[in-house]
Amino acid sequence: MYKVLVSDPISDLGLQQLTEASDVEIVKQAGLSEDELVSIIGQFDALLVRSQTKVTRRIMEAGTNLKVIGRAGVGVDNIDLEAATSLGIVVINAPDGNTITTCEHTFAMMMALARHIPQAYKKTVGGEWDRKSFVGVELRNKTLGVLGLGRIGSEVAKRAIAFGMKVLGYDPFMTEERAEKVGIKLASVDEIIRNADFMTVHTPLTSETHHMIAGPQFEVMKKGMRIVNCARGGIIDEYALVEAIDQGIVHGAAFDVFEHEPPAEDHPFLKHPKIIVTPHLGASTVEAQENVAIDVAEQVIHILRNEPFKNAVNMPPIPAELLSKIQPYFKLCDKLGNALAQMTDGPVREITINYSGELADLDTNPLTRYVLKGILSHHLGFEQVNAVNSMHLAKQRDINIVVQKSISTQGFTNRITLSLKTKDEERWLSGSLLAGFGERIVQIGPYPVDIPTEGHLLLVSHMDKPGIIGRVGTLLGNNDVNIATMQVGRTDVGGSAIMVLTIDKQAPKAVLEQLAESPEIKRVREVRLDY
Ligand SMILES: NC(=O)C1=CN([C@@H]2O[C@H](COP(=O)(O)OP(=O)(O)OC[C@H]3O[C@@H](n4cnc5c(N)ncnc54)[C@H](O)[C@@H]3O)[C@@H](O)[C@H]2O)C=CC1
Ligand SMILES: O=C(O)C(=O)COP(=O)(O)O
Repeated sequence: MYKVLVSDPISDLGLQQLTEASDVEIVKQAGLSEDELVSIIGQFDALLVRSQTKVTRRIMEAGTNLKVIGRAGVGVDNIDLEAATSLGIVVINAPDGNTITTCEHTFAMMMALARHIPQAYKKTVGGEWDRKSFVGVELRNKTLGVLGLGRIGSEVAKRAIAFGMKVLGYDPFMTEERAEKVGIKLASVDEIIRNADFMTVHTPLTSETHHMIAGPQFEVMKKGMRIVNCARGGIIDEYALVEAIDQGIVHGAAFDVFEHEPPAEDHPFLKHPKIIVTPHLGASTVEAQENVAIDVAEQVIHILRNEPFKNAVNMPPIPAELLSKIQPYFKLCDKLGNALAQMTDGPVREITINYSGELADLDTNPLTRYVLKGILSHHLGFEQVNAVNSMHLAKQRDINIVVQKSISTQGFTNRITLSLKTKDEERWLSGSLLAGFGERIVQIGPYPVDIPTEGHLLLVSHMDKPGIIGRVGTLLGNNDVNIATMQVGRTDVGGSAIMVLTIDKQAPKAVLEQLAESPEIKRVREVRLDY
């Protein structure tokens, strides 16, 4: 049974897939402190949050069973991603479900700002009939500057154009062609702050975007600008903004987000007549909350059940088309890596992976993560390593990773060859995914073999001499170890050979030692692939 903790308010309807799953138990407990989370997180396999729960390294380290953190929304700045990656915890988000809702909130804020709606409401319900103080401006023919033209920024731009606004946009990843299609004129941040009448920000909060609008930008800003922030507190310097409003540079501002949420009682925005605020409501509609909860629930289930998933924030995305081609190889890569690690002694120094045949033209990065997972989990334990942190762990250990591609497959349609160099030795093997037969090891060192990647294997390197095979069989049989299959590979008659046996259960250590004592037997190695 998988246990899932929901620590922020998330739509019940959206979580239905999880609540109805027979292998999932959900616990809902919002408003927990860090200490409280630390004390209970150890029982859970998954944690679902919105923006309120701050998921710190301390919480993750205490989450010894934690496999996935699901963010029902876009921003993951409340989750320590580096810690999650190093601990092998998958972080997923739901980036599409609240785009329109947040875009509409941005527009509502922009219009409220243009027409002083909150201020006018306050006076009217207070008994005053003040029409003079609240003369607004039209959006039509005004210039809107949009910083960040991702999902939300682009939707805001489209609606602004429908309102008759001219849109200037800045986003390092937006091309001229795509901007032109929407009707956005690309400009620099400097051009935008010097020319826009309204400006709205839609970037994530990063070290680059932190205070991207601050003192120096206000100094050269077009006088009378109105500014909206429905993205993240901290993109605009709050104190510099108040100063710019008080100096008459900025006409007014509408903020849904704060550098610290909730803001302190004496935060200058809260009493300022020209600043309107909402309590991080951008994503708060019935529709968006259902959408994001459905997305997150679906992915969390996949991850818990070890099925493929999308939108991992701490793992590069795999396009759907590529995923369908390479996903069948995930298990093969993992098992090959693990088998090779079990065959090789000493601390790992270098891993060379050769992808050939139909794999040679594909982006094989995700496969490399599974190879590394297989190798490193032998050394670090299965609980510690997964496809999210395997690359990170390898780099942390200064393991050199060499990836090669080649066309030649020696008769196979696909072939993956791994070579593992340790401080003491170098060994290699190849595997292939055979249509109708599944994952196979097809070569161990110089010896061609054909072994399924499962169960218990016994590898016996020996001299190619009569009698040895019989001796091995007798010894195993006398010790109640049943041989399921046996293959022998040799380089040349009378030379080196390898015997690969699949056995039904683990062979006793004493039997392996006894085998190794035989002068014609050079090495005996048991490889377990039954995980
Ligand atoms: N107020 C609320 O309740 C909500 C807030 N958000 C926030 O809105 C923001 C935007 O969300 P989406 O559009 O879904 O994200 P997105 O990832 O689709 O778009 C962000 C864009 O910002 C751009 N960007 C990054 N650095 C930049 C820089 N230095 N200058 C200009 N552009 C830069 C990126 O290239 C990207 O295109 C995020 O911060 C998200 O957390 C999202 C949903 C609800
Ligand atoms: O999705 C986002 O980035 C948001 O900011 C929404 O936050 P929330 O889920 O409403 O706490």
